[in-house]
Amino acid sequence: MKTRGFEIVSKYENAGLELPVRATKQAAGYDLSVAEKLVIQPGEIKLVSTGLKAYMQAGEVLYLYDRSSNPRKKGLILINSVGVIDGDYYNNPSNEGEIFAQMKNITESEVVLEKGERIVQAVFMPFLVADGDEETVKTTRTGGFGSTGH
Ligand SMILES: O=c1ccn([C@H]2C[C@H](O)[C@@H](COP(=O)(O)OP(=O)(O)OP(=O)(O)O)O2)c(=O)[nH]1
Ligand SMILES: [Mg+2]
Repeated sequence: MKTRGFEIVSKYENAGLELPVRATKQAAGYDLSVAEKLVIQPGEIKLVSTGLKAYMQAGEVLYLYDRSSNPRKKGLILINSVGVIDGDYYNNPSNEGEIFAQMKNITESEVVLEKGERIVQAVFMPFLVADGDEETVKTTRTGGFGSTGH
């Protein structure tokens, strides 16, 4: 039975990517890696492809957290602080639900990210809803990064 997990998006199906794993027995996060080499210029913000999508149960969410080593070792920060990957982002018609890490180069030099380098950690969590939530009208997710409006 499939409960929650990661899959490789079709765009990268023949790219030899590996599914994420937890580095240690008690690690909360699955380390996500860079799907293809890219360069981030000083001060620039780029969406880093992970080549992955995540499926999960209703009432669950996947959070992307920065790696604590990124600012000092790579000169990069996860600029949106925490990435919220909604369950209904999976297989959306616009980008199949590919997870991106939105990274900013905080140095004065180019930062090179090699394919396979770990970039962010992803933690599955349950979430709660407020009273009256089932009465509100909700749209179907068709993409990410502003797809639901402004
Ligand atoms: O770091 C992130 C944050 C979000 N997403 C994807 C998954 C998420 O389900 C979707 C929407 O994210 P969010 O709701 O945070 O962005 P928004 O600006 O509100 O866009 P939308 O209008 O599409 O909800 O974008 C990522 O891939 N990486
Ligand atoms: Mg949103």
